[in-house]
Amino acid sequence: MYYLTAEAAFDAAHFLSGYEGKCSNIHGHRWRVILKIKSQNLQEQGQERGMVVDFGEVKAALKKEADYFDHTFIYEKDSLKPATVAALADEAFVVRPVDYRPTAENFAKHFFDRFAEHGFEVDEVTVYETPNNCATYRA
Ligand SMILES: Nc1nc2c(c(=O)[nH]1)N=C([C@H](O)[C@H](O)COP(=O)(O)OP(=O)(O)OP(=O)(O)O)CN2
Ligand SMILES: [Zn+2]
Repeated sequence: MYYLTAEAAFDAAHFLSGYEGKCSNIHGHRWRVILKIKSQNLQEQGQERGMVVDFGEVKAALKKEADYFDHTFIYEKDSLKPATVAALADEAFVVRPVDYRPTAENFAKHFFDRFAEHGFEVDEVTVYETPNNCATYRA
């Protein structure tokens, strides 16, 4: 089995709704997203001969997915008052409502699914929320 690993990062703000402690307040992280792709075989012809997939293609997908969240405010849908959401929009802040509590675990699953949609055979995705803490999702 062959494995490729590539990484991207994004800076954003979030908070954990219903959390008892400092993470219930808005705060920021530099999230690191580490994608591991697997393949039983290498390509046999053309530009990608001898490769699982061109690193350039992996890098482009990582950048697209990370850029979606970069310098935004990520919040779980229905965790803010409609008036707050409206006020953020009125200020033209870029917000990213998500269907899940924005934890490292849920981001790992989110990115796993997104990269699978890009057509990669994803082995696992690891998301670092702080330099010392990460979560990994594997199918
Ligand atoms: N299993 C998880 N636990 C926690 C998550 C998570 O995603 N998965 N997230 C948080 C918060 O987002 C929080 O920001 C993390 O804070 P903390 O662990 O305190 O990290 P710090 O680096 O800020 O810690 P310091 O010791 O204050 O430097 C909480 N838990
Ligand atoms: Zn946090």
